[in-house]
This record gives sequence, structure tokens and C-alpha cells, in this order.
Amino acid sequence: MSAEIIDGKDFAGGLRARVAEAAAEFEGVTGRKAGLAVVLVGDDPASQVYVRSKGKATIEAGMASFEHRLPADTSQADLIRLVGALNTDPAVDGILVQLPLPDHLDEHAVVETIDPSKDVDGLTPISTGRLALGLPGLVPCTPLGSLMLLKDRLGSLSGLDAVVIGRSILVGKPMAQLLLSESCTVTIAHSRTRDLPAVVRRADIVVAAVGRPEMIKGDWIKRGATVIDVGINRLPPETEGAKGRLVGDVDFASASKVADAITPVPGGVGPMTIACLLRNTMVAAQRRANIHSKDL
Ligand SMILES: NC(=O)C1=CN([C@@H]2O[C@H](COP(=O)(O)OP(=O)(O)OC[C@H]3O[C@@H](n4cnc5c(N)ncnc54)[C@H](OP(=O)(O)O)[C@@H]3O)[C@@H](O)[C@H]2O)C=CC1
Ligand SMILES: Nc1nc(=O)c2c([nH]1)NC[C@@H]1CN(c3ccc(C(=O)N[C@@H](CCC(=O)O)C(=O)O)cc3)C=[N+]21
Repeated sequence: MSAEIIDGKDFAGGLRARVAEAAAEFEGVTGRKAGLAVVLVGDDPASQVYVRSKGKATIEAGMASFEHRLPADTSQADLIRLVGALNTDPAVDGILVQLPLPDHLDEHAVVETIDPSKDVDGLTPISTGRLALGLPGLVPCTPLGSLMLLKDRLGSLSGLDAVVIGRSILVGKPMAQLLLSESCTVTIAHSRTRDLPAVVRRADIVVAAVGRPEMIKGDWIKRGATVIDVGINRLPPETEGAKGRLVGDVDFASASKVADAITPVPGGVGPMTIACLLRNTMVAAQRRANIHSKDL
């Protein structure tokens, strides 16, 4: 048996087209483009690539992109001052501060200064609190995109056993909250989990967000499970040219023999993250302008 490959790139393309329609409508009504500001501190090459592709996607969707690249030795006060300026800038509807920040900066303190109405990454205490309470709000992009793929594939998730591997603020925790709100029975695994293979074997839905290349093996996966691989890991360059191959947290070759469906890396969750960022920016822009539009 060979698993169906869930085409995140294709699904993301559809979502981006719907966002572009809403963006054109927004510009027609308000006379301005919806705007996304991305803040990158330091010069981590992977983040640079990611920021560039977000900027391109934002413009393609008919929105304005504001990129702020700050040196690695930027002070906490200067970064907080920039976020404050973006909070009050009427052209900015969404603010994303690229994580992780350099070690000398306090991530929580920076994120807490983001205006919750512009929190398109869903990381402020207001957004995370609303998610925990089951109230509508801005949800982190990667879990939101992953949930869209799962619902598209499975329909109702009610009663299914879901195992999320990883408990980060950005991915694991909000993913678990979303699955719980879909009435899954949710287990959150992490680096202290005992007998991870046995925990994963129970799951109808596996979401892997660990950051360890090909850690989750096919013989951990229950036959017929749906596997969402969030991991983005670049292997050291060998024969694949200068950059090295991109792989997920799941051993795709063995897992795709037992799963019912699986997301590839690249082309799975990554493109959904970017599409959901555009979606969240559009939703934030509409709310801020008091426009009530159909669900994106
Ligand atoms: N596709 C996309 O759009 C995105 C992809 N990513 C990728 O997803 C991955 C995870 O990202 P992120 O959540 O930010 O990472 P973090 O490093 O913040 O979190 C990793 C989590 O994995 C857990 N973990 C580490 N080692 C093990 C282990 N051996 N067994 C079980 N659990 C373990 C950690 O546990 P503990 O808490 O105990 O330390 C932690 O909770 C990365 O590869 C990242 O690049 C991230 C964001 C978006
Ligand atoms: N505040 C914050 N929010 C984030 O959402 C966030 C972040 N910080 N820090 C870094 C991680 C990582 N991340 C990715 C998003 C898309 C791809 C993506 O589009 N990947 C393509 C491949 C890209 C390539 O080839 O390099 C794919 O999987 O097909 C990858 C990684 C968001 N993150």
C-alpha cells in the first residue's frame, strides 16, 4: 500500500487565489492595500529566504509588504520601538516578528507589544488565550494550515486519536488546541515523552513538529493514519549540490508505505503557512476596517 500524498502547494494556491480576490475587494472599498510588516533581526540565511518568499507572495496577492531587516545586535528597546511604530501605522494590518530572535532579546516581551488586532502570527497572550477559550481570533499560521489540510482530507475529525509531537508556542501547542476544538482525543508528546513510538502508534492523526530530520519511522505509524509533517530540516550538502536536501521530521519513504495520506517536504505544510499568513493578514485588515466578508 502506498499513501496518498497531500498536495499542500496546490491547496495553498487555491487559498492564495481567494485571498487575492478579497484583497482586491478590500482595496476597492478602502482605497488602500492591506499591509503586512515582517521584522527580521539578524542575518540567518534560512530566515532571509523565508522573508523574501513571504514578501513576494504578499505582493502577488495584491497586498503591501513592509520588510524591516535589523542588525543582529539590535537592542530590545529599538526592536520594541519599531513594533510600537508598526502598531500605530495605519498602512500596516499585520505584524510578524520572525522567530527565533537572537539570544540577547526577550521574545515574550517583544511579542507582547504587538497590537493583538495585528497579530497575524497568533502569538500574543490575547490570541493564545482566545484560542484556548475557543473564541474566534487569529490562529498561528502553521497549525491553521495543517488543520485545513486535515479537514479537507478527513471531513469531521471528531473522536479521532491525534498525537502532536512538539510543544512549541509557534506550532505544537496551538495545533493541539485546534485538534481539541475539533473533538479529537489529543496527546502532546515532547522530548521527555517515554516510549514515543508506542504513543505515535495509537494515532489516527500524527502531526510532527520536532525539528529532527526523518526521526519518525514508518513502523511507528498505525496503518491508515494521516500524517502531517511540519518539520523543515536541511540535510548537510553531499551529492545534492551546494544546499543540501530539505526533509521533514518523518521518514517519508517508510511512513508512506503504511499511512493512508501524508504531506511531503517540501510542498506540504510550508506553502500552507505562507498562504495562511496572507489569509490572517486579510482577516485582520477586514476586521480593522469593519468590513464583514465571507470566510477565507
Ligand atoms: N512548515 C512550516 O511552515 C514550519 C516548519 N517549522 C519546522 O517545524 C519544526 C518544529 O518547529 P518548532 O515547533 O518551532 O520547534 P521548537 O524547537 O520550538 O520545538 C521542538 C519541539 O520538539 C520537541 N522535541 C525535541 N526533540 C524531541 C525528541 N527527540 N522526541 C520528542 N520530541 C522532541 C521539543 O520538546 P521539549 O519542549 O521537551 O524541548 C519541542 O517541544 C522545525 O523543523 C521547524 O523548522 C516551524 C514553523 C513553520
Ligand atoms: N514568527 C514566525 N512565524 C513563522 O511562521 C515562522 C517563524 N517565525 N520562523 C521560522 C519558521 C519556519 N517557517 C516556514 C514557513 C514556510 C516554509 C516554506 O514555504 N517551505 C517550503 C520550501 C522552502 C524552501 O525550499 O526552502 C516548503 O515546505 O515547500 C518554510 C518554513 C515559518 N516560520
